[in-house]
Amino acid sequence: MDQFDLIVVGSGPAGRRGAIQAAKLGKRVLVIEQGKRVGGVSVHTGTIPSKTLRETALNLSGWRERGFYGRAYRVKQEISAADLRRRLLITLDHEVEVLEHQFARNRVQHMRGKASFVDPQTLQVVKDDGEVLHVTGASILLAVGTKPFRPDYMPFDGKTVLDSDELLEIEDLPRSMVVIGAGVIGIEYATIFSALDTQVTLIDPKSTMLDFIDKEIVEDFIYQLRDRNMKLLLGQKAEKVIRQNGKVELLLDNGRHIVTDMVLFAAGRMGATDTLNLAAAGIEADNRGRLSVNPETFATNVPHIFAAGDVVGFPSLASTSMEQGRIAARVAVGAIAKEPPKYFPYGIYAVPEISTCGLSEEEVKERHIPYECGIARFRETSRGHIMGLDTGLLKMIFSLKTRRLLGVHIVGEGATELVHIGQAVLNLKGTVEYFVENTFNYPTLAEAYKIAGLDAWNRMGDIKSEL
Ligand SMILES: Cc1cc2nc3c(=O)[nH]c(=O)nc-3n(C[C@H](O)[C@H](O)[C@H](O)COP(=O)(O)OP(=O)(O)OC[C@H]3O[C@@H](n4cnc5c(N)ncnc54)[C@H](O)[C@@H]3O)c2cc1C
Ligand SMILES: NC(=O)c1ccc[n+]([C@@H]2O[C@H](COP(=O)([O-])OP(=O)(O)OC[C@H]3O[C@@H](n4cnc5c(N)ncnc54)[C@H](O)[C@@H]3O)[C@@H](O)[C@H]2O)c1
Repeated sequence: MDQFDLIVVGSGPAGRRGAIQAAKLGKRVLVIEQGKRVGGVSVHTGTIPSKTLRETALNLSGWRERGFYGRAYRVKQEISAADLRRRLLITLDHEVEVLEHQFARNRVQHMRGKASFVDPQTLQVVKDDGEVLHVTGASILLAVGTKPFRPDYMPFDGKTVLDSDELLEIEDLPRSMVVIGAGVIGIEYATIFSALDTQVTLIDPKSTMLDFIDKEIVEDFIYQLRDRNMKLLLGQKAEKVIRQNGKVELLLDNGRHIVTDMVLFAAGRMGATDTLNLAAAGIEADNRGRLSVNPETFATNVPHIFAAGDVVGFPSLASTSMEQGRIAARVAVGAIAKEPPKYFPYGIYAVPEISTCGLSEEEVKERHIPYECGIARFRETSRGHIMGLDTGLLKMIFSLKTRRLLGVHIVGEGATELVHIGQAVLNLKGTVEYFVENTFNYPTLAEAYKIAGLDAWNRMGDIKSEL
């Protein structure tokens, strides 16, 4: 039986970073991946495909130029599902190639097959041809991620009623679409299809959405969606979903009736732990298949078994999963692992983008911190005019006592890139003076930081409040 210092189950962001980190420390590492190619949900059905689809949709539809040329403007008149898929396949091939090369360079072994526990140290791997192997590891990192939540009452057929994995395989673009679930996945896809001029209706049983984002930003975002004719049915539930003659009929709990070409069901994801035979290792998952870990070491209740990435729950991001995997691997092989800085950015690649780092205004109020906000609209920047932007908002929150930046929140073009300026100032404990005293490139959207900084400073004055 083959023995390893670390066995990693899953080759998504957490598994990949963990494996390479342990290999860099000179350890013998094996990655077991059940998928045809390495990369995980992130590369094959999640982050990379959805972001490639978004970029292709915005390019082909001419979305970014519509501020100048009007809503009817299109770069390509007839956009097909094949147009969207072509670019997707090229991007995915690049991602897999880079990852395989990283594994090879760092002498990380990888094996294709489905892993499950035989005992706390031993995993059985079932290969596609039925061959069964056993491997042992001094430590094991479970980076198995999640899969879409697919309740029995939803009549999935992969064509007209789909989950977010199946959406990548569609043959024709729908003229109308209902998205069930106004979480990050539902919102991203709803707005991407709306940019392709699909008539989109977004339904969620909750009466609010994106509750972890600053309210003012969400309100601005919702205004933009409604302004372009997207239907938002919040606080409403689809009670019946029936497939009929190539269409889908929905009956909502308030009696409303909708007929649509396609339904995307995006109501959350489940930890992919059901086939791991966790009982043989002495570990238990919760009712959503998630594992609990020590938040500093990522160790499970069994000290040599670690878990990282989406399988441990919030924030369930590729970016944070990578860091968790790296920390878990360091602890697993006995190296020092520093906790990551407190504030990480959250990026929602909707159309328009939202990105945020630090405390929201609601959180600042809850903590009773005296504060002041500074706001800039992209249309106030010269770069915004050049780009034809009439929307986009950057908001910063500062403490009146320490003058330190507490949170940065952005909705609009480039938000997911711009947020890193605010993140750096936050983690380096910078104050409003950073934005007032520093020179920013001109013309840039980053100039919005200067404008928002001055906006707050004008109201704060230049003294520390004693409140
Ligand atoms: C549509 C969508 C869009 C997203 N967009 C973003 C985004 O823009 N930014 C962002 O930061 N995050 C995004 N995410 C989240 C991101 O994809 C995840 O946070 C990330 O993939 C989690 O990484 P992971 O390493 O935990 O596992 P995953 O990427 O889920 O990979 C787990 C791997 O483990 C394998 N596996 C599972 N069980 C076994 C087993 N028993 N044996 C062998 N192999 C097994 C699976 O086949 C899979 O390849 C998105 C997710 C989705 C679904
Ligand atoms: N840009 C990004 O970083 C990004 C993009 C996509 C996904 N992700 C990650 O993927 C994870 C999963 O995203 P998600 O959007 O699937 O889940 P989610 O849990 O964020 O949202 C699910 C939504 O579905 C609704 N819902 C729940 N049960 C329902 C039901 N039975 N019927 C109808 N609606 C129901 C909920 O009210 C909620 O609004 C998230 O945690 C997110 O962090 C991140």
